[in-house]
Amino acid sequence: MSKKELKDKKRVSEDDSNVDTKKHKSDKKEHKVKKDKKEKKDKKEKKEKKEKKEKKEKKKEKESNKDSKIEKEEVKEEKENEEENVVIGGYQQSKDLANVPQSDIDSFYKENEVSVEDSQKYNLRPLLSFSHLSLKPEIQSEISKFPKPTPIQSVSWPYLLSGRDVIGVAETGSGKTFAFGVPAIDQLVSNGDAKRKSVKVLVISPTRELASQTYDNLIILTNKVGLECCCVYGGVPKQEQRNQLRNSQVVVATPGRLLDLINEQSVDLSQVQYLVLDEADRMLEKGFEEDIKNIINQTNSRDRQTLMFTATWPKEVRELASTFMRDPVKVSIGNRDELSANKRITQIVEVIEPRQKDRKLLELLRKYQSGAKKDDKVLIFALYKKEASRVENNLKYNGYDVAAIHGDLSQQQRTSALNDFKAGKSNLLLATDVAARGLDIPNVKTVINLTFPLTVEDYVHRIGRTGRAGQTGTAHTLFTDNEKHLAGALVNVLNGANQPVPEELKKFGTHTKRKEHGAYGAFFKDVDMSKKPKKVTFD
Ligand SMILES: Nc1ncnc2c1ncn2[C@@H]1O[C@H](COP(=O)(O)OP(=O)(O)OP(=O)(O)O)[C@@H](O)[C@H]1O
Repeated sequence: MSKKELKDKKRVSEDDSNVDTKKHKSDKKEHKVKKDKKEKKDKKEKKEKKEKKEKKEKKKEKESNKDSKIEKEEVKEEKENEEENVVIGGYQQSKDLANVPQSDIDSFYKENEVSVEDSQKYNLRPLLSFSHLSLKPEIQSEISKFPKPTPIQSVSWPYLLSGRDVIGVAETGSGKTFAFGVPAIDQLVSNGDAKRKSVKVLVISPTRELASQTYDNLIILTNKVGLECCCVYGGVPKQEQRNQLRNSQVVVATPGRLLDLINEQSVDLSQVQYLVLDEADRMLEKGFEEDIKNIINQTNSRDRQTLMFTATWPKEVRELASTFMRDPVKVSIGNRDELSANKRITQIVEVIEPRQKDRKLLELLRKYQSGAKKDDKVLIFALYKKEASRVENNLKYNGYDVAAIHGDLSQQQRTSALNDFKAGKSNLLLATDVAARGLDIPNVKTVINLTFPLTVEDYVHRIGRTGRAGQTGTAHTLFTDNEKHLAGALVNVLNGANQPVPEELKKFGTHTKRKEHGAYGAFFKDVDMSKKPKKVTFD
């Protein structure tokens, strides 16, 4: 081998070795990069996993801890991020509802004068059809007998199913019973432990008749899903109620009898998840306030969803209501911040002398119940049972077949009078304010207020016995000097419903005083005003 060849070989070999070294170096480097990358990736995955786990735990904790406002805010933010896939608590917005154009939602709000006050701004869309909600099939089939949800149902159901406390204010006869009843029972079934025999849903009603009617509505639903429902009110024996309470998950009750049964330890309310005050403003008035507090204290506030439904929501009760509720959503239909009546009711107000009442009543009955109208149902309101008894006798004397509901009658007489009137066996019913709220009597064409009630809220409820579920009706009111302190508030209600205001009524001025009645001044002197509504008028 020549020197040159040797040199070349050496160089090649050096080159090779250089290449090897370089290759080795580069392999090493590559390996290191790969290793680093893998480590980085592992680290990242680990971190992501940890974050995901933490987030999941946090979310779970947040959802279970309804007390914290900040955490609720965060749940709400997450809800917004999930955009169309709105899932909160037991509520999942359907795809169909998510696809409804916003303009349709806006028109719905506008047409129905919907207002939703929610400090947490959940902004849940109203259900425009029953198909926008997936309830238990048995419940869905029951309510699908109606063409679509009423506005209070449309707006309140998503909030109720998402677990929020709700104040629902909507006109008389607008389907509030199912507004609170359907989500209560549907959720009870979803929760899985519904079969356990303890009271889970408690509805409190101001009168025996209303409690009984609400029970009739709810038992249709509970029967379908295999739950037990019972009704507890005074004036009837207790033993059967005691037995039923032991087996019922859903209870409708009047406050007096319920407290009785609580005191003798026949009922345990510690498992109540869903508490409804129906006719909530009435339940929070002086006569009921203490009873309601005592009942609510028996429930466990942490696990309780609290609902208040009514057609009238006076400012006086709002503060007390808030002490029983947790950051409620207030849903109102039809501009209800001002006291307002159902606009499908024609309201006629006549100012007369008190002594003209009896003659005037006979005249009105001839007007509203003769000729083609002879079978029309007419409901007459008196103020107190003494007046009711006297008028009942007077009508009978004049040949009218009148049924009556007032506190001087036994519960059996009250029930049968109401049932006959509901069924159309009698078409004239005389009642005190015991029948003013909530009673859903088919086809009442006319309400006559023989004596004006103690408050204008009661007036709105009384006349609401007609014009229900989309129908029309007439309310004819006799107004005297004795009620002049309520004239201003009545004028506002008439104006609010575009009804004529008689000049004689305007003459009384616009001053409004609450809870007094000139015609019964002497009677009032003997009575403790704070207790009277409960003792005299209601259950
Ligand atoms: N979605 C619906 N569509 C049509 N009618 C309905 C619907 N839901 C309930 N109703 C009917 O409307 C009527 C009035 O309902 P409900 O008694 O619940 O009224 P309300 O709002 O509670 O009245 P009130 O303020 O006088 O207590 C009932 O006969 C009920 O069956």
